[in-house]
Amino acid sequence: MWRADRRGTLAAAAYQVLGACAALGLVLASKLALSAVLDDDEPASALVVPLVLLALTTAVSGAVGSLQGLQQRLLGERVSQWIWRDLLRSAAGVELVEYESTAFLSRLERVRTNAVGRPLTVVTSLLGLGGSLISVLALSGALIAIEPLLVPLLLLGGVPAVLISRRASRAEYAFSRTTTRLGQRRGYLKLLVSHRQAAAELRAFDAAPELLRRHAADDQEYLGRLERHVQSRRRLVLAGLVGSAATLSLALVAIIALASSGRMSLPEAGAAAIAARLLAGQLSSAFRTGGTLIEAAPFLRDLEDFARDHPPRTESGSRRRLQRGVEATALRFTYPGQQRTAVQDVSLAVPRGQVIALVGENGSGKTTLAKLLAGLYRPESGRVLWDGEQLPTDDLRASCSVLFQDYLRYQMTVGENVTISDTGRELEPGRVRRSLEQVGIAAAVDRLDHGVDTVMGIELAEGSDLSGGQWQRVALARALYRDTDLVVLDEPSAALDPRAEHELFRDVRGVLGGRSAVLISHRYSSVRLADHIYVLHEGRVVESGTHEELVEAGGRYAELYDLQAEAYLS
Ligand SMILES: Nc1ncnc2c1ncn2[C@@H]1O[C@H](COP(=O)(O)OP(=O)(O)OP(=O)(O)O)[C@@H](O)[C@H]1O
Repeated sequence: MWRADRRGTLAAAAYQVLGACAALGLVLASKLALSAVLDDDEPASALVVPLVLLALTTAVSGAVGSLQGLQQRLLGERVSQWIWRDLLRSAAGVELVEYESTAFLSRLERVRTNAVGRPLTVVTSLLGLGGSLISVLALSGALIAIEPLLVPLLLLGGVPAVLISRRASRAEYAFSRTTTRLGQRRGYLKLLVSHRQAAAELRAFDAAPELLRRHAADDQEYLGRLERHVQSRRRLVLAGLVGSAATLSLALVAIIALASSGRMSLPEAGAAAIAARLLAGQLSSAFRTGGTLIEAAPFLRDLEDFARDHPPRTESGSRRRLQRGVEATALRFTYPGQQRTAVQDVSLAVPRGQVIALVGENGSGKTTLAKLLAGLYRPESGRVLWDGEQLPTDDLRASCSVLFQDYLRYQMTVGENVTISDTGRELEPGRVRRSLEQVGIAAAVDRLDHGVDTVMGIELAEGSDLSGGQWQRVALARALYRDTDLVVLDEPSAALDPRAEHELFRDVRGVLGGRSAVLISHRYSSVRLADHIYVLHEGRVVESGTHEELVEAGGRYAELYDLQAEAYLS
């Protein structure tokens, strides 16, 4: 809190002190008022000062409460922004492979969910605790002046509350951990049923009722677990309530006994009763907020651990030019938590300026291999050599450009959709234009209301939207805009019409401008243009050569090629 907003924290602390002074003023004013009422010798006018003081302290208490609320909101927002900034930096720096692990995704979800609400809770509790402690000190002082014995009595009453809070905290954390998966599934289903991208398919298949049924079942399960959890927490709250009521009753009985034995005057007894009541209230609020803080501690530790385990990336890799080529030797990779190896013992070469193609049936390991070549995954064993040198993964990543099969559609302008691939370099409008022309989308972009400055997508602004094929061309332009010597194109023409595909591949080397490329495609008409083709099967390279060589060999490639060619000829 202090690190997020010093001035705000000080202002909030000042309100707490003011609140405590108001509580103390209330006790003093009550004592003065009672003395004036009970003393027959005092004229009625003697009541004026205590009553004004009483009204003033009551009004100040109320105003301070409202102002505190506003200050807490502001401070909560600052703390929340501070936490989110760190969390997002950490998440952005995490290695891609972590995002393939269920354990990591669950952890991220838990941390993200808690980052939404906990900061405000913690700020409110911390301030509440601070305020309560100051009030406890002030009221204890007032009560000590009247009858010192009452203070330890009230304080002792709080011990069970602390123990109860610790148990509650453990129960809360355990509940959160055991329901994370369920929460993820509910969140996913909510998004699926209400997301624009899913809307068409869900309607076409009339799948929404089934998804709603699953969501309702998950809701039901969550509610059941929550009810059991609340039930056990309710018992703890009741135990705390009984403890504090018993302590306050004891204190009040003691005050009555002291007043009847004459050890305390009536005004003192009245003031002590008010002070005891206020002190008990402040103590119970201190224990409650303290409990909330104890409860929040494991979640905050989770956030802290996440940030520690995933420090933000401070440096990005440095881009290398390619002189001779890239070579992979004996690459092997298994996805986290999987038994089957996705890529094994793969060796290949991408000489400078050449296009090599990866082909194979679905699931044969092409995309995984491409991610290894681009430095997005680290191989379990084997090496990727850049001009014969094993680069740090960050450098390898910085030196490659990738068009993914499931590329992103950024809700930004067309220009930004292209330049996002190379934000580290100075923006060159000429280069943006060239990339759009290379993929044959420049004319369509010119026809948009604001040309390259038209916002794409309609979710964040009144923008325009593109067709699937047009989006793919923009994504391809993005991959080409990045000024690297190696480009990986994973299914670059899957959504292109035949003319667009033909134009792209007719002069693919011209489009690449002398860069090396790894092309993944199921379209053999495009693949045959590659300088060298690697055929993958169950994660291994089973054949390689030029198109002619592979057709000649009559193996797996020839079989797949013939199947596709036949479909066109028959
Ligand atoms: N995130 C993942 N977690 C676990 N296994 C995965 C993951 N992604 C892919 N796999 C597995 O790794 C193997 C290779 O997948 P990969 O995506 O590389 O195949 P591909 O050849 O690109 O397939 P396609 O032609 O369908 O795109 C498959 O058996 C697949 O089930």
